Amino acid sequence: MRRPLVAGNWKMNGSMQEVSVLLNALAALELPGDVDVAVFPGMLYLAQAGSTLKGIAVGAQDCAVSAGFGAMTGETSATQLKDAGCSMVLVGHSERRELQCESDDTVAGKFVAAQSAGLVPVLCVGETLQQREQGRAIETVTEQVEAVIRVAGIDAFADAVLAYEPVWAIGTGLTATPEQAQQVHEALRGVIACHSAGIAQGLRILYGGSVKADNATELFAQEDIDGGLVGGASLDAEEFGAICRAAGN
Ligand SMILES: O=C(CO)COP(=O)(O)O
Repeated sequence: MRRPLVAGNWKMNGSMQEVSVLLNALAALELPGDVDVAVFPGMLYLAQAGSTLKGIAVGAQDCAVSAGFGAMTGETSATQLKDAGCSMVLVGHSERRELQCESDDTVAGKFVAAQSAGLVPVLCVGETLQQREQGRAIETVTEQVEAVIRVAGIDAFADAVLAYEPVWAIGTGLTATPEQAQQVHEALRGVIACHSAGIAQGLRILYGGSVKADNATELFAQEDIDGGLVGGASLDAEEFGAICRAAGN
């Protein structure tokens, strides 16, 4: 059995004051013992999150393509994130693929950099509405995953997380139906299984895209959905707590 993971991606949200309030509310939550929980605040708040939260992992929303230190103005390396108390990092979120023009190669480089610094990468994949309407949803996410396997190797997925986030469902209030999501999750597990059945069996695949307390139970009940990557609803501690409970048994 795969242990569920519920992760909150705060994106570019929160002031110093708001983050303090949210962290304290999260620290006070009763969370289920059979679910892993993580939050991904903005870079400025990672150390504060690490010192306030116990039993909730802290991750960053991005890392530089090179680990270590060096002349890369404005970048933050996985090595620095690890040093600041992070254990995970998102790579390839669709907002970065789109707004920062991150290619599959860049995403693969970040995945490798994360692991080389001892962080667990959460590789995000997902199709646009146009790709879905053209019947190319599974082909799109397959290529996004294969691009990383080519660079990192399949064994790297023994210590990684995959997140399926259909671009058309992010921040739109539109959610993939549990059946639509399950179909893609099953296909993604199949892609990994073509390389290694054992790694596919153990790999956690999260669903993201307008996950809320009132749709989480149905989504998490699907066989190949092992938790969620939650955006907007993770900014409300009570709702995030309810989503975490929906992932428990
Ligand atoms: O992008 C997401 C999480 O990474 C999903 O965002 P929303 O839950 O706000 O749709």
